[in-house]
Amino acid sequence: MQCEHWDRGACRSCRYLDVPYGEQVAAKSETAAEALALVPTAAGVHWLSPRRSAPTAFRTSAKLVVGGTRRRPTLGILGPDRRGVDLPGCPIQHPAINRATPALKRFIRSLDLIPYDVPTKNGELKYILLTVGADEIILSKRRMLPIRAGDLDLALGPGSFIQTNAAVAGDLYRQAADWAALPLASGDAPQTLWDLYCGIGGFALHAANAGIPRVTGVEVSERAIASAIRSASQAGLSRTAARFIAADATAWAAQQDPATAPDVLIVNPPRRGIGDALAQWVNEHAGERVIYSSCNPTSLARDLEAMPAYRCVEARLFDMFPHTDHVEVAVLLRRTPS
Ligand SMILES: C[S@@+](CC[C@H](N)C(=O)[O-])C[C@H]1O[C@@H](n2cnc3c(N)ncnc32)[C@H](O)[C@@H]1O
Repeated sequence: MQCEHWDRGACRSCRYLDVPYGEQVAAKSETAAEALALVPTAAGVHWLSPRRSAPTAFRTSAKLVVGGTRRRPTLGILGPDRRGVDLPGCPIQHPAINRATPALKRFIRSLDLIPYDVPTKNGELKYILLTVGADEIILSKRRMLPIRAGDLDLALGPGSFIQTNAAVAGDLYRQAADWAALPLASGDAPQTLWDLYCGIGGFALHAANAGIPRVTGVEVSERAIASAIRSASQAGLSRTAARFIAADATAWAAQQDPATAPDVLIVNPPRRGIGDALAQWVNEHAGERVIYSSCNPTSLARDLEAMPAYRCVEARLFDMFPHTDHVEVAVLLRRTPS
């Protein structure tokens, strides 16, 4: 990939830009496999072929640092001197983001906003969060932006987590829905699914779309839950077919009657993983199948070790962020018959 900002030494965010993309994917696959190799219940796991990303224009969501001056604002990253670096035409960003930045600079100028200066801790505007929607809407008054994720349009409100690479995230949701919808050992179709750390509901809504009759999403951000409820209603799902609850995932699970544990559990926690308490709850009470999507192979391996009742059957790398160390892995776990 050719990048003028890299060539002039202004940006080093894509630290593996000089490494051919195939080699990057191979290195990430090795990192993920090494982490799982340490877990006895993951021995012999079958790795599906990695979901590669487009090496350019993949970034559909970006947090741009605002720097520069009132008359000449910059939009990009923070440089080594902790001042803003302008990155017009950044090749990993979706073209819609690059098209929007000149208009945003004009907007900052027209409002006479002072870009935040980190070294002196002065200024009014620090970041701009940009997400590419299904339609291109710049500075709309609308409270929800429709975004395409996999097979569905999801509503995105302010302050909610969104995967940075919509194309790869869409395939992650599809993969999880395919795993979720597989027949149970009894031959019956799964009837219930929980999506813990559901964000705006991408996993749960894809599972509902794949035919699971009752899905429940749990997420700590009330604003993300409002988005998920809106998307479920737009998809024509009743509150019984898809319910979304704002709560801490561990506390919520602990309050549930273990007899109501779902056929399929999906977890997609932040980098720290699900932690010992939830892993222990899952190990004791969750149903036949667990799908764990992780952005940190180290915490994934630690959590799997804490769930010895489950065997890791299949795994797949999803390359959300080319040219970086970022590794997203999804694994399918099956309860070992006791
Ligand atoms: C990696 S994101 C995944 C979001 C979603 N599954 C998706 O694909 O967009 C992790 C999510 O966990 C949420 N979260 C963080 N701590 C939580 C907690 N203690 N309980 C429930 N959700 C939490 C965050 O707000 C965030 O939306």
